[in-house]
Amino acid sequence: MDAASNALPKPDVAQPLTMGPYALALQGLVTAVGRYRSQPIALRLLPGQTLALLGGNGAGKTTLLDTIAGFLRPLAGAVWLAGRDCTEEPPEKRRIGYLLQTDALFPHRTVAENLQFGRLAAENLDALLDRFDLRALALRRPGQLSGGERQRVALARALAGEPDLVLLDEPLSAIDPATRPALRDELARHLRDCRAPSIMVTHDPADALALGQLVGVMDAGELLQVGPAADVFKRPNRLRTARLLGVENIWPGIVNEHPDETLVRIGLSPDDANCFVDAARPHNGMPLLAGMRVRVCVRAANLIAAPCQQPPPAGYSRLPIRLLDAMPLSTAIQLRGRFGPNLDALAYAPPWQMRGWTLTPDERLALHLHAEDVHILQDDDAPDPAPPQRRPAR
Ligand SMILES: Nc1ncnc2c1ncn2[C@@H]1O[C@H](COP(=O)(O)OP(=O)(O)OP(=O)(O)O)[C@@H](O)[C@H]1O
Repeated sequence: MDAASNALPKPDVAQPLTMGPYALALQGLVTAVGRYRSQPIALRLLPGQTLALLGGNGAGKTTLLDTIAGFLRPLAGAVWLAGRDCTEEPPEKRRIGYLLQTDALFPHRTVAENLQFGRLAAENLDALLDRFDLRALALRRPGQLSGGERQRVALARALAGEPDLVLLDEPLSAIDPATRPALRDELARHLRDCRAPSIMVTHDPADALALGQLVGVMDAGELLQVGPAADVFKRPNRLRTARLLGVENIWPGIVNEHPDETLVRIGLSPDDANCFVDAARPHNGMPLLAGMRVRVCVRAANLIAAPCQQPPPAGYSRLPIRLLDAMPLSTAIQLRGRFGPNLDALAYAPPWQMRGWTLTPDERLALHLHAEDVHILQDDDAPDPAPPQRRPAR
């Protein structure tokens, strides 16, 4: 499913919505709080589907969750949930499990008492304690729990009693790095078992990729892109989206002609740095015309470090770089290099590959890049001083 098929055709709130198989549909929803206003938001989710919502600070993510939950009134549009228009319903009638940004547990009540608030009537407390592995903690108060345990209680409360929709606002943000992977796996398992759709707000692209079947990117009140997680990460639709998704390398380039039918060459610098992209692959519907100024998006993990003189395998481009620095990260070595007069490249190399390499500044290396891993976007940042020649690149 791509963004276009996920977005509703037209926000026409006068018409009742046919939800088809969808469990949640937002129809031209304009959210507002204080002076903030969103663009109309259209979205639909299947039962059990998780949307991970990424975006910068103040993008409007929490406001969207609060509006869906009924704590804020929308300025326009509708929220359809489990086959009904619930736009005018108060929060308590909506059957939504909401894990707030702060866990919002009652500090003077035990875990068991905290879980007994809300929709638990539909579910046995014992079963819930077992399902979330909370039996040993049932009589403790929130102040006697670790951050990870508190978050598990808050999650149990949000998922209790079979809600029609689950909203999670940064469920892993307060969790320390050691506990985080286990809690993320646990969250993934609970969301997989849940029949309701869910929307999870996160700032972490890794969490979004791990937990969302769909990923949405919000910025300044606008839902810029929604689609299957792998597609959104591989093919962001705009420069703003690419930046919010943390694409490490965004280079200016110019489309060149190329004699090959299958590849298009993109010039990256006035000298000799080029990369190739698939001619057949659509780049957001944009034809790659010779002379066109574009932005070239490349993930650091897709750049492969190689000895300077080693020829690249078929289908790969070669970028000769001068190493600026090398920094060990937890799972990779980060290489920062320069090619052309002033273009920087960031690459993540597996530590085993770098064993025995000289990684001192000014070392000459090459970065190999497969055409499949190059994504081209329109250069919408700066006015284009050179009008493109309307001649297709072959
Ligand atoms: N109670 C409020 N009164 C007035 N303005 C508010 C209020 N809550 C949020 N805003 C404003 O609304 C806009 C959207 O805020 P929101 O909290 O939805 O963003 P967000 O994407 O969740 O951000 P973050 O990632 O920082 O939590 C921001 O400009 C914020 O300053």
